[in-house]
Amino acid sequence: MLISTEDRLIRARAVLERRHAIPTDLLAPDISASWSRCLDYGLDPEKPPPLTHVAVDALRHARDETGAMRPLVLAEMENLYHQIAGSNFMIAFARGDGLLLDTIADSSFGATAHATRIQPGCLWSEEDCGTNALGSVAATRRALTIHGGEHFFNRYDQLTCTAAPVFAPDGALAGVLDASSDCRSRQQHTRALVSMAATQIENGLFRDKYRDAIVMAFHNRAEYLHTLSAGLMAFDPSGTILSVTPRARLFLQGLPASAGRRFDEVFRLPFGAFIDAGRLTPQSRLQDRVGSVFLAHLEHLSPQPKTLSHKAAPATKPGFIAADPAVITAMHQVEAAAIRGLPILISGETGTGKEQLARHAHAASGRRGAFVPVNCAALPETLVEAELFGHAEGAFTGARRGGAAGLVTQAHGGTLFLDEIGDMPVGLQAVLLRLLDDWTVRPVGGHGGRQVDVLLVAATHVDLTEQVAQGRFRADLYYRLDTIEAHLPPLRSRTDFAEIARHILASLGRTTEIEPSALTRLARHAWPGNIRELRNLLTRLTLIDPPDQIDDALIAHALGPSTSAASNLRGQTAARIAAVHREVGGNLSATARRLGVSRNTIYRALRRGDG
Ligand SMILES: Nc1ncnc2c1ncn2[C@@H]1O[C@H](COP(=O)(O)OP(=O)(O)OP(=O)(O)O)[C@@H](O)[C@H]1O
Repeated sequence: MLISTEDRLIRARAVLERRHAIPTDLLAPDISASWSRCLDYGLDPEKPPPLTHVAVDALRHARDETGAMRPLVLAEMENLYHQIAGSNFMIAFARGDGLLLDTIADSSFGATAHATRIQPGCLWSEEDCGTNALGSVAATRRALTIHGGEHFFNRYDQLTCTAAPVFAPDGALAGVLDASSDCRSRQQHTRALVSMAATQIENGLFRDKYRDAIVMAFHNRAEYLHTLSAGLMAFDPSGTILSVTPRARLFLQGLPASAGRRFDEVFRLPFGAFIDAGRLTPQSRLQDRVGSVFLAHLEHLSPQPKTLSHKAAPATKPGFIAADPAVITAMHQVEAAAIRGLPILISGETGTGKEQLARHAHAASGRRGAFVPVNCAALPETLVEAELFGHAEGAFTGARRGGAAGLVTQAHGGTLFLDEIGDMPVGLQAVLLRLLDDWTVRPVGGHGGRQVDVLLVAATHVDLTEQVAQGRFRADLYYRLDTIEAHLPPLRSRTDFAEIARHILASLGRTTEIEPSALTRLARHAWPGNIRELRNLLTRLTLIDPPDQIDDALIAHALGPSTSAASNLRGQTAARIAAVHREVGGNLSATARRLGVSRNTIYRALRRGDG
């Protein structure tokens, strides 16, 4: 008698749970292999161990380690999320060892019990969670779908998960991409989409790794040349193969298409002739040594201008000095995220250039809309919602006639820069979270909503993970904002101090030189106010009667005990801040200018009640 797949699974589970045995005849081979691995790990199907969760710091570190891959992955996760329309599903990406790095869930899935288990920081290896798509794909290195009762532990029996491996150009497992839902329908469709997204990430990693090489895309059919089905190969200028994607290997089966071999061992054409043809036409015909014909497209012929991660090319973008390796990394992360429209979080002490970097992100994104800075520490709590989302006429006492568009709407098509995000009251964090979910602006007291397209950049001088640990910042908001976290190091630990000092002098329109000994003394200073403090000092030194040369004695004098702006401020009594604040009629910016510190420092001091 034929029994249905469901009945088979019920019987198989009964055998597993009662006898801890694997009824291979009742299960698909991948599932029985996985169940038996789980028994080997010592897992008991009826006693799922508690879920393991790494600390927030460890998660952050793991995310940082993925480097340039993260923006690629996040962009593909977003695409998948929109492609798999419907509700009650989530997209997840885990490292090869099962550590979940990122998730995007729709709100109905977010409300299920599973959502609390499928969170960034959880470990989803087979050893930890039994048979599951993320863990089992990592173990088998093949795309898999795991339905309900096929999960080793039956607490996941409501879930259907489809995952695909993502390989680095060197063939190592770079991670696993997963789509989980509580419905079985349309899994074929989902599987194709997840696999395509994984290939897209792999191709991105390949192009990124070989951006300085000659990269060729090829396919048997012209119409597939610019699609995911094309094979990619990278060559050095002499025609030696550097790397080949799995797709390319498939096309060239039986030929020596591997690293170290030469172009003309695989194709019937000298490399030079192929390059010349590639210069003339966007597509050229190529025949391999067994006679198959391909169409090929050269993606970049000559090495790309070296990117700034190469030490040989210290980076100076107008207005933004970055020759320090950590700053260059931050700049690259931000550029990659901005181009793809992903949220960015910039952390760093006061005055390290967070806003400057946010403006750089805006420029790199190519967005034509405005850059709208919002200081979350400065917004009055009661009005934040109206300031951000606008309000209808008469929405509250003091509401402007005719209503007003909020800051988020002003940033439509551009960038919204939320400075001092760590100071945003917890109640408002929920409002921001909602915005991040659907990007719909609903004016206070008004009707309906308007969809906006905004690049979100948030900045913080406090450690948000600590704020999360202390319950002052919502963990879910942190994870949404922390898609890309770029950290700006303090000035005292930057290796490009001299460049910054010279840049500031030049930007002040001074021809003043700095003596090497003076620079050394400056570089040794602690700079608690970072670049802003350095700028203020150099401005003071050159404002009236600029010297031709700044020498050591001048710096020694200027840096004399407690003359630096920030240490000055610390040394000053609270009364001094309050007095200046009063003198300038309660104007925070003017107070900050007068004292030579950031407005945030003043906000904080006044809010603490120092003033
Ligand atoms: N990489 C850089 N190159 C040159 N100048 C810089 C750089 N970064 C920052 N600056 C200058 O330093 C000053 C402080 O920068 P910015 O306002 O961006 O810092 P911030 O970290 O946002 O400060 P805060 O935390 O107080 O808001 C500005 O005058 C800016 O022009």
